[in-house]
Amino acid sequence: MAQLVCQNLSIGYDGKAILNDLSFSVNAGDYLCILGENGSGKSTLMKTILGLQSPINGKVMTGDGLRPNEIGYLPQQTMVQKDFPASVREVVISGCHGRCGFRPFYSRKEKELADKMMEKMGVGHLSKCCYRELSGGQQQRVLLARALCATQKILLLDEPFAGLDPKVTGQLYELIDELNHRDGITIIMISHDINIALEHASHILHIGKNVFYGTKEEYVERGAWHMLVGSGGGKE
Ligand SMILES: Nc1ncnc2c1ncn2[C@@H]1O[C@H](COP(=O)(O)OP(=O)(O)OP(=O)(O)O)[C@@H](O)[C@H]1O
Repeated sequence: MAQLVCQNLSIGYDGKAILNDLSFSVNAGDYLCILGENGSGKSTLMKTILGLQSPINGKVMTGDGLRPNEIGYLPQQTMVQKDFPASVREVVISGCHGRCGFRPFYSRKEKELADKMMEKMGVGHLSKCCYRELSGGQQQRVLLARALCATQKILLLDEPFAGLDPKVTGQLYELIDELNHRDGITIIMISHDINIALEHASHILHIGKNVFYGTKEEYVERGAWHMLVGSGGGKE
């Protein structure tokens, strides 16, 4: 049974579709990379999956024990986030917010969870530091710890490591691989980099004028060709 199903989705703004009739499903433990040119609708698809935006048509469903509020999200970094005036611990524990309901404070269990996730992401020693004084790579580790406070099941990452140096980027991709392989956390990641996608993903969704969805192996075999000519491959 799939954790996430997108069925005949049409997405866009003000009733005008950017993508039409998109169907794919994600199983627990999958690592899906979403590829596509600038403006093809990758971020819009993520927002729709997260329920931040309604589809024009079709639906997004969760299954296999996943509830819609158990999807962790790591957004593209904006200047506002980079300058966020809070301590690392405050940023991480805010990931528990979805669990609090109307309770205006965090429980001991939530504080312990935040500490555990900071350790896991290698930023435990920075917990009292101000978030905005960290390096870009450290900030992304903090945001990963925050997302892991929200969920241990599935993470959505929107070009999470853009603009970081190659060494730091490599370490962060290793961390994501570990979460996927060791902890079985499902990963859905937007990427611009086809090589990164082919190195790490189990499945590829390539959106644009044509759409390809399939395993990485299927993509290598016929996906790129399908994107070029629009026939002979892909499960649309
Ligand atoms: N809030 C909005 N209102 C109207 N149109 C929007 C809005 N946000 C994005 N768009 C348009 O929707 C299209 C898809 O944008 P989206 O950000 O989903 O693309 P993307 O594939 O994530 O691009 P990039 O790779 O540049 O991040 C673009 O043409 C964009 O201008």
